[in-house]
Parts: sequence; structure tokens; C-alpha cells
Amino acid sequence: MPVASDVSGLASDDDVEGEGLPINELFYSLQGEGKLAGVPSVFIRTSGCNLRCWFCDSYHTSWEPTGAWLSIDDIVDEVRGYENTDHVVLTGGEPMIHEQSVRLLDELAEYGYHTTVETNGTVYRDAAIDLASISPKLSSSTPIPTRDPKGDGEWEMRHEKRRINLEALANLIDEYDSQLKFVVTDPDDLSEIDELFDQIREEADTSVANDDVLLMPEGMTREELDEKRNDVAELAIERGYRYTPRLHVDLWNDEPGT
Ligand SMILES: C[S@@+](CC[C@H](N)C(=O)[O-])C[C@H]1O[C@@H](n2cnc3c(N)ncnc32)[C@H](O)[C@@H]1O
Ligand SMILES: Nc1nc2[nH]cc(C(=O)O)c2c(=O)[nH]1
Ligand code: SF4
Ligand SMILES: [Mg+2]
Repeated sequence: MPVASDVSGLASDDDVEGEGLPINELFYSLQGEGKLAGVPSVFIRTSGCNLRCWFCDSYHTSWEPTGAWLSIDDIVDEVRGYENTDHVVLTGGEPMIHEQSVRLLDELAEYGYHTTVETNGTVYRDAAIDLASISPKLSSSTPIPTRDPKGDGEWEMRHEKRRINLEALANLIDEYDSQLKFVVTDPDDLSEIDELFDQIREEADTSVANDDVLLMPEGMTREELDEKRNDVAELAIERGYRYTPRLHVDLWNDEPGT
């Protein structure tokens, strides 16, 4: 269900509460990333984000948010229409900026779905989450003027100030099964990942193992991934971290709804 109308209010960065949730797209595919890669799943993509990664592969949920407001009941009905899976992935944009995501997750849990939430880890909410798939954003994600897909670095400071919330990260890890999935743009990112991992381990009560840390190559297209995936795989081997492909990009490149 691709939808593409303006979502009024979402061009601002903070949560906007309406009836239900602003949905950018809802589709059925294979989970492409992380520990559940390969699992047939229904994807619900909310619109709106509190960050602006320069490389965001979901531009129409962050830099120019579009979508349609759907009621929670309508979203659940659409999900139930895909009969071959009991896995749902709630993503965005940033799904955790929306209070109504909690209601949606509760409803999905009532129907027995396994829920993965793809989140940047800046907002904690108490919800029916089976796997918190946390992708903390490194300094290399910041939209500096020379790497701004829309303006001239207007988001640089706000993004920089918000991108790490150690308390929210620790809460997510303590309350849910989780994985930490880092987008690697350059080998220089690794020292920052190591450092952040140490800080997270200090802040969280739950122990986090090296193989809960996943390195994912940055790339929206197959060609971009071709340039990076082997280097990132080598870095994972070197550190004892896990590597995750972007299976959907390998399979379908940058086709929408995959
Ligand atoms: C679009 S985000 C939505 C969820 C949440 N806002 C987040 O960033 O985790 C979904 C996933 O795609 C990753 N991602 C976005 N753009 C990417 C790119 N160009 N290359 C690799 N991963 C990317 C994010 O890090 C995140 O793991
Ligand atoms: N197939 C597929 N798997 C994914 N895993 C996480 C995704 C996301 O955008 O959050 C994603 C996505 O967009 N497509
Ligand atoms: S946090 Fe996620 S949705 Fe937001 S800009 Fe970054 S990659 Fe895109
Ligand atoms: Mg994606």
C-alpha cells in the first residue's frame, strides 16, 4: 500500500498526534536486515522523524514526510490481510516518536504477531516489542552542509544534539530482546562504535554480547553496497561483531515497497 500525500504537521521534527498513525507505506517482503534477515514479514512504515541522517533511505518519512493518517484498526486489518506470516516490522521514519505506536503494538500482540521495531534509539516507550532493532546514529550520519540532501546544513546541530540518548538506549536494551545495528559509512566509524558500545554496556543492566552488535554497510543501491560490503564484513570479523546484509537491496535494489 504505497501512499503519497502530504502529512500535514510532520515537516516539523517533534511528535504530532492525530487519529491513528501517519503511514508512508505498508508492504509484505523479507526482513532484509539483522538477526531475522530472511523472515517473511509485513512492514509498517510510519512517517516523521526526529533526526535527519544525510543517507536516509526513507527520504519521504524524514526529509520530506508524506503518507496518510490511518486508524489503528485499519492498519491491523491491512496487516491481517497478509496471511503467510506472523512477523510484523514497525519502522519509519522513527516509529517511537508516535505515542500511537504503543497502541498499534499492543493490538498486534493481541493477535499473536511477533513484532520488531526498527528505531534510532532516541525515544523509549513501554510497548509490546519482541525485538528492539536499535540503530544508534554515529557522527558520520550528521547532515553537514556538504552532505545535506535538502538544505544547507540547517539540521546539523539538531541532529547532532539528539542522535544519542544513552538512557533511552539502556532502557530499550534492559526491557526488550534487542540488537544494535550500526550503519557503517567508513572504517573510521569503528572506533566510535567501540566507544559507544562501551558506554552502553556501562549504562545498561543487561549484558550485551559482541554478537548483539551488527555492522551494516551504508548504501541505498546494490552498486553502493558493492563498494562497501566486503570492507564492512572484514571489520566485523576483526572485531567479533556480527555482519548484517541488506538483503532487500541485494535482491530488489532500491525498488519501493521491498
Ligand atoms: C529508515 S530507518 C527507520 C528506523 C529508524 N529511524 C532507524 O534509523 O533505525 C531503517 C533502517 O535503515 C537504516 N538505513 C537508513 N538509510 C540507510 C542507508 N543509506 N544505508 C544503510 N542503512 C540505512 C537505518 O539505520 C535503520 O536501521
Ligand atoms: N525488506 C526490508 N527489510 C527491512 N528491514 C528494515 C527495514 C527498514 O526500512 O526499517 C527494511 C526495509 O525497508 N525492507
Ligand atoms: S533516524 Fe532513521 S528514519 Fe530518521 S533520518 Fe535516520 S535513517 Fe532516516
Ligand atoms: Mg529500509
